[in-house]
Amino acid sequence: MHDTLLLFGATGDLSQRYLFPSLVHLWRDRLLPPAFRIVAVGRQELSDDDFRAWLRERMAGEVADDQTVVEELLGKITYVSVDLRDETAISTALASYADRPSVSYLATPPDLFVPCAKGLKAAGLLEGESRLVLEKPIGRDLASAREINAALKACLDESRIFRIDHYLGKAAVQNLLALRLGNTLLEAVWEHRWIESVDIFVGETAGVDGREGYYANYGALRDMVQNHMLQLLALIAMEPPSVLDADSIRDEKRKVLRALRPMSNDDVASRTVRGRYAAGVVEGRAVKGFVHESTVETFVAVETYIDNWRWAGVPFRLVTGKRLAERATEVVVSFRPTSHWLFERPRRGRERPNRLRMRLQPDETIELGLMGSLAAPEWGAMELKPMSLDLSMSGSPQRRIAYERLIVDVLRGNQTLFVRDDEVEAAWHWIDSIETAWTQTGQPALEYPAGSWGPSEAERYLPPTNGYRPGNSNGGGHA
Ligand SMILES: NC(=O)C1=CN([C@@H]2O[C@H](COP(=O)(O)OP(=O)(O)OC[C@H]3O[C@@H](n4cnc5c(N)ncnc54)[C@H](OP(=O)(O)O)[C@@H]3O)[C@@H](O)[C@H]2O)C=CC1
Ligand SMILES: O=C1O[C@H](COP(=O)(O)O)[C@@H](O)[C@H](O)[C@H]1O
Repeated sequence: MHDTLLLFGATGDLSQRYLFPSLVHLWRDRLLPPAFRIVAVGRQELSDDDFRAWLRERMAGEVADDQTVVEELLGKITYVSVDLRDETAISTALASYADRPSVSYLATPPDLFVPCAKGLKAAGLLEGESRLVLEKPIGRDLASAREINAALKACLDESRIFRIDHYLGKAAVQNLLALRLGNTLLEAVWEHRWIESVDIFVGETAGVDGREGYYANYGALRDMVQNHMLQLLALIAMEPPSVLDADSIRDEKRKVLRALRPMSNDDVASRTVRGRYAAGVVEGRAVKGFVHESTVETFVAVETYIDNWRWAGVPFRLVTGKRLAERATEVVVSFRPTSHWLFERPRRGRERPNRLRMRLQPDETIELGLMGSLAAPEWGAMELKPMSLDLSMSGSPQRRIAYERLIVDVLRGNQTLFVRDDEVEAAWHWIDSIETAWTQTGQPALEYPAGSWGPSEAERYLPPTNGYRPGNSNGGGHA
């Protein structure tokens, strides 16, 4: 296990909210090597003590119960200031850490990936067994992603490049894979003949706050759909790999991403909705709208198809938005109605198919919607009622932050939960078709009040309700 972590972007939002708290938890649980050292790299001129004091304060809420551990971890940090656009400066400032294999983690905006990798290469920090970790998104479109991937390849082998998508580190996402691949009942019906539609929903109550600069250049399609949501789609739709090793899974995910049907101007007009939140009330608190000169969306709904045998004709609906009514991530698989209906009631019963609802966060639940006759009267026609089977598991130990799992995997060199260059490019190919069509047709981002479920035009894209909206609140959506 590598014991040197160079963390670039150490003063950023991601580092302070997730990466350092993850390291505290891993150190507490003795999952890091005893000689572990952290080189925190930022732009500001700070002494080691200044940086530690700043970080201590920032992490206070997150790691309140672990003060001793926090101090131990802070003692392992050295702070280095360097401008990551300056390859020579990187090399000069960091060459002394090339004494043993290391992990360099670029928690920075993507336009710094290439200069930073070149500087690290010059410093000798990408030699031998050293590894490079990159945050999402890799680029802003297919062309920039290709440039980044090609430049990285000139610095080190793909087997030592770890592209993070933190959704893959979530225990619930791994459970999704186990559920579909480990059960005969589902394996047998996991295709177009039995499945009518698939919904993937990621709703956030958080806004863009504090990340306006980054977000205004990306928007929800590039920030969430290109990576997290397409990774979820790929895991749901891929062919079962013959073994669960990194490349076998990534080969299958790539095939799905390549089979996504590119969207034309007509397609985006009829099968996408862009939205942008205005002022409103979220979780009882009045919040401002997203005001910025850029026209990016904070909400996107897309209906798409995967052009292969397994998924022919099955709509996959992807919906994500910021400042929605509730935080919820759900995957809903709706099965086709039975082939011959024997029962009198409910008259429209066949329109309510069996559904598998996998709720990934904030809580983890699995629910199977079935029809039954439990409420049948003693005489007369048999009356069917929808019922649901709660398949939730409990008691399984879980890492609270997805990054904890991923950091350990990087230190150990396990690439299974990381994204390969060709997957990233396949995803951008499809995303570019939407971005291009939006630009050509001038499709606007429709306003929605913060605290709602997005623009009313997106109603039909919301996951089926079975009586409730994502997050268990009452509401419509296609039933
Ligand atoms: N925040 C989040 O919740 C998530 C973020 N990500 C990804 O992580 C990456 C970082 O995001 P986030 O932390 O939010 O971004 P921030 O803008 O908060 O942080 C960016 C970091 O990069 C540093 N930086 C910027 N330019 C330079 C430079 N020229 N030289 C040296 N350092 C520089 C900043 O230093 P300084 O403090 O001096 O500005 C800061 O430490 C992005 O790719 C993002 O997409 C992924 C998932 C979630
Ligand atoms: O990568 C990102 O993810 C977060 C949402 O992550 P979650 O684990 O809280 O679901 C999102 O807020 C952010 O905009 C995006 O960059």
